[in-house]
Amino acid sequence: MPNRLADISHDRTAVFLDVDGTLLNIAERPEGVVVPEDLPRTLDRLREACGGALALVTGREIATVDGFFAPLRLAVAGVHGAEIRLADGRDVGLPPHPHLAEVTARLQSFVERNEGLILEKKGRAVAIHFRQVPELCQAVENVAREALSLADDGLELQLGKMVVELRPARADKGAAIDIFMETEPFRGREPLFIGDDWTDESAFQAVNARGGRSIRVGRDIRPTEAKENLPDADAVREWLARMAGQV
Ligand SMILES: O=P(O)(O)OC[C@H]1O[C@H](O[C@H]2O[C@H](CO)[C@@H](O)[C@H](O)[C@H]2O)[C@H](O)[C@@H](O)[C@@H]1O
Repeated sequence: MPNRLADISHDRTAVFLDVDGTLLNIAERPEGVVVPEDLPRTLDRLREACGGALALVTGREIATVDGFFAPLRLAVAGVHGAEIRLADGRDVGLPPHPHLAEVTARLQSFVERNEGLILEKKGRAVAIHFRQVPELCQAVENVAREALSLADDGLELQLGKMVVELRPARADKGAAIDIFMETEPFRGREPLFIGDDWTDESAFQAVNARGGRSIRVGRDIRPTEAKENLPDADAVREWLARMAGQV
């Protein structure tokens, strides 16, 4: 896959961007990420150049993303598509799963018994991070699968980079992109999505199905639906800055 990406046509493209590992370098802990100073400006300029058709599609909560890029408030699909804020500000996300509190309590007690694990509560989903204790990977997945039985099929397992999450079964990033593409100012444009993780595969499929561009970040050899590649988040930011007319 070539590393030099073709430019976009600003008046025809809808830009969708993952956050962790794509816009931001991976950090040791979820709250440890560093937002480069000029990134909000790049995103804002690119959004303007594309007639407003730019959205973030992330596993993070929308409130967290708003904090990262403040004062910018972009269109965002948060929590893998369980939360959606459209470009006009309307919220069309899913309600929280009724058994999420129970599931979270089960995971919390496991995390409290295993030093190094981090529990991340995300309103409509819950995650256990094991980056500090990678040897617990399988144990974490096992306890998450067991906790799923409390949720009557309403939640699904989402594997990610050193993380296991339980998210609403009806939410995925591909479905979120389909929702954006039925609304202004995305409608009628060619979607482009950049992502780096397993949760991004449904988004790659969604943009491919619409004849758009799917770009995977990273050098790993895991199979992917993406058709283009960038080596790392630095290269993503550099390319976006160029597309925003800043370099
Ligand atoms: O869909 P994304 O925007 O890529 O979000 C995926 C998850 O990202 C965060 O976790 C990951 O990044 C952390 C910070 O770099 C890292 O410490 C962790 O190991 C990664 O899994 C976030 O905390 C999750 O909620 C997102 O779902």
